[in-house]
Amino acid sequence: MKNHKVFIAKKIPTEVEKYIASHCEYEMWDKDEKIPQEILYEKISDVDGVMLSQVRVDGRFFDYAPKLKVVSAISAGYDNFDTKEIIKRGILATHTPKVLDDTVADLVMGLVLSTARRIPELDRYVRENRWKSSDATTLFGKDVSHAVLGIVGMGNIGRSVAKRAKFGFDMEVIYHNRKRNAEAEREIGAVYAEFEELLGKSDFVAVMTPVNESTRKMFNKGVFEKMKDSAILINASRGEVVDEDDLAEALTNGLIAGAGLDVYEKEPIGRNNPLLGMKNVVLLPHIGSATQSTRSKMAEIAAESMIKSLNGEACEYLIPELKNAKLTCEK
Ligand SMILES: NC(=O)c1ccc[n+]([C@@H]2O[C@H](COP(=O)([O-])OP(=O)(O)OC[C@H]3O[C@@H](n4cnc5c(N)ncnc54)[C@H](O)[C@@H]3O)[C@@H](O)[C@H]2O)c1
Ligand SMILES: O=C(O)[C@H](O)CO
Repeated sequence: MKNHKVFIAKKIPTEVEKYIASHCEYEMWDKDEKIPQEILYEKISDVDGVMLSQVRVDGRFFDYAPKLKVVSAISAGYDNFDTKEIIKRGILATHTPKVLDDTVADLVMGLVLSTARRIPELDRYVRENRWKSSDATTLFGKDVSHAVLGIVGMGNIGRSVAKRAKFGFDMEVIYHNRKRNAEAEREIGAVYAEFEELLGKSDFVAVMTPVNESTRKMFNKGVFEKMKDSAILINASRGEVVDEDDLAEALTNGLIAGAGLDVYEKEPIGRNNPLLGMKNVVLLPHIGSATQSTRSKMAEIAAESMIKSLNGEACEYLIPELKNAKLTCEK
């Protein structure tokens, strides 16, 4: 007889499912589409643990899950967690940072290159049989090598982006963060800058902060006005960090030159979003960590964290707010 019952709210690799099956009684939502909220609430009514991604976990969620002890996010970001409510209810909460840093940083550089050299736009140009001459100045882009990259949010992923920019493209890397990052300064030569200074100097501004009270709509009209009019904004953090209406206006009015986005205020993006009609914007469907291998490792870590927490064993992936509150998984 297995001690714990858990619900997995998202399809995970078979190996990880087998691992969970060997420890717990479980049920899994195995469809590609997102689990409807009413089914989720029904499924969590008698479970001790839940594994999920991009689902709001708040007081209402916990009211539907009276036995819940552990909630395990299959993601690095956990802005979907109401952390105050989690602490108040004494629930353990885990996430999956670090394992995805290289994968997300690769995509960020992909956005830098594809916006600067207009790769998706010019791919369409070739397919549509509009190619007349390779020398046309209308096909020109911007150099990435040797340009200035300003990283806002020099955490785990920010540092991986900085490494690629510095050692792969010889870019000058400056950064702004809540705290100085000594490792990024020492190992990569990244130079700290105040926010406004970074905006004024950068050819590319890459946002890699979480969304929180200090970053929600941090990138707005006032900020775009302080960026170079030749600059490109890259956002693979969370859509809410950027005011999308202001961004669309800034791109239309030439306050900035382009944007490469993996994340949006509303996901999937609304059909009437003006960004869809702009050719100086590259749009991706929130695929920062989406490789088979990285998503498998994220599911593995989330499953191990959930089971360790349920068994009262040490778990290194508790969210920082619980660590700061000196909470541990160990009984
Ligand atoms: N596109 C994707 O698929 C994808 C994948 C993984 C993570 N993410 C997002 O990226 C975010 C960053 O991930 P991470 O693992 O690097 O997190 P992290 O915690 O290691 O780094 C975030 C950094 O942002 C800094 N920060 C926070 N508020 C700030 C502010 N107001 N001004 C300046 N800096 C601030 C923090 O001090 C920290 O150094 C996640 O929270 C998540 O939202 C997106
Ligand atoms: O935060 C993350 O890990 C990504 O956005 C995937 O959800």
